[in-house]
Amino acid sequence: MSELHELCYLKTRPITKDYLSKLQEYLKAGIPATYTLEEVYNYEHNIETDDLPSTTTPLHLICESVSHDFTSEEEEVVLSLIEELFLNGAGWCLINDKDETPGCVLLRRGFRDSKYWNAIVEAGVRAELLLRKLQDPNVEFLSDDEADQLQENTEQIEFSETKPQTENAKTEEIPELVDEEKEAKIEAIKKELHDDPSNTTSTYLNTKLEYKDGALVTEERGDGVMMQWEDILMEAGCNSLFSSIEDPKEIVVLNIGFGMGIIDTMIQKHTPSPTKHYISEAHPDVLAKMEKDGWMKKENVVVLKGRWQDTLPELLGQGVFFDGVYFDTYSEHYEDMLELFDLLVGLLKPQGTFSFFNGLGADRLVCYDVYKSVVETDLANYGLGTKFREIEPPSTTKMESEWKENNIRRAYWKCPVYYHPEARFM
Ligand SMILES: C[S@@+](CC[C@H](N)C(=O)[O-])C[C@H]1O[C@@H](n2cnc3c(N)ncnc32)[C@H](O)[C@@H]1O
Repeated sequence: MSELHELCYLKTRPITKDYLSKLQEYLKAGIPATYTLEEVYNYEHNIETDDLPSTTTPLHLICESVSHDFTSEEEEVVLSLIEELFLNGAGWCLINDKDETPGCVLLRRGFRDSKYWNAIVEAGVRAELLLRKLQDPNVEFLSDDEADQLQENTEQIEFSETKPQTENAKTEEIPELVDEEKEAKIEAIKKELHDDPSNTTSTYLNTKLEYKDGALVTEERGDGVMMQWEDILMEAGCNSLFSSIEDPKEIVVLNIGFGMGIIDTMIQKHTPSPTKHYISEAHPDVLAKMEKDGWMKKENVVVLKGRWQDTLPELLGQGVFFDGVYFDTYSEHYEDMLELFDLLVGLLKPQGTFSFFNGLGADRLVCYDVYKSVVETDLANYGLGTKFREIEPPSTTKMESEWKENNIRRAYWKCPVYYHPEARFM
């Protein structure tokens, strides 16, 4: 056990500012804020590896050690420890040996919505927004020459630091071998992601689908594209589409992603009914099902066949504006939704409402909270204010029985709450 970790167990009460001074001392001495218990173990047992089975960081230990009976002064000190760790590069979503992020530890210990929880969520939002900026190809940090120079220098530093001190020429090849191994691993992961219909749209659109009683799944792998349990969420989505109608005699709505047609069926049954009900759908099997079920012939329905990225821009020049837009696609990523926002501002009537299936980060509550805030920030950049209503999703037992009945490969919902979003121009 390192002294840094020892400190983070918060054993000595009261928790005073001495804790912060000690922490700053360790960090200044060069101990990383992400130093893990697993690294300590490997160090103490002479194990040399970069591959850690888990990453139990000082932040995990603090979250495991905070107590409900801390005084407000103690609470403030703990918050300053958390802040100090974040300032020094602590990760908000690293995973310990119980598959928990620091936020998950707080949740298990009954600290949801505490100041500690909020500090972690805020750090998560900052990290996600910063990461996006760093990945933005338009952000220029260095000229190519500077970058090459930097990379050369970094490689030299890395090499000289990792080079074994007493070895012969052959062992000097190890770093290269390791690099090759790493590259092969990365390539294998890239291929796996590309072949995964739930991750890559082009793969998904070429994947055979199967309609079951209560689900739409990929035929071969059993990925759940849509499930009946979501009807309660679709009902909220349908109501949002009609929540800010301009003229009840001229209601125009758009649903992106037909799936099982749950929300579209609700839209058709809604009173007042839509004058025009646009549906955007890209998958050939779903379009075939829509054809079979008569959707193409419905008087007030316009089916936009193809990816919304290709069909929606055409509407911009046609003077079509919507009272409500709902977005629920499959295999797309957050960046796709950001692309949609560019079109949305041109398609939504000034008083119109935008809503979407909010599954962003929904496999952990802390990630779900982080993404709730990230999407709110992104929509605000487009002049849209977002309100979230909490809905209790069906019980885990009901969901689990649906996953089982339909042989669904992986549960895609694990949160005790659903944040139903409604965004309108501010
Ligand atoms: C989760 S389902 C939608 C379920 C729907 N909300 C319901 O109530 O049944 C997602 C749908 O989006 C479609 N989709 C995926 N990517 C698309 C894209 N780029 N453009 C249009 N539709 C897309 C899928 O084929 C699928 O039918």
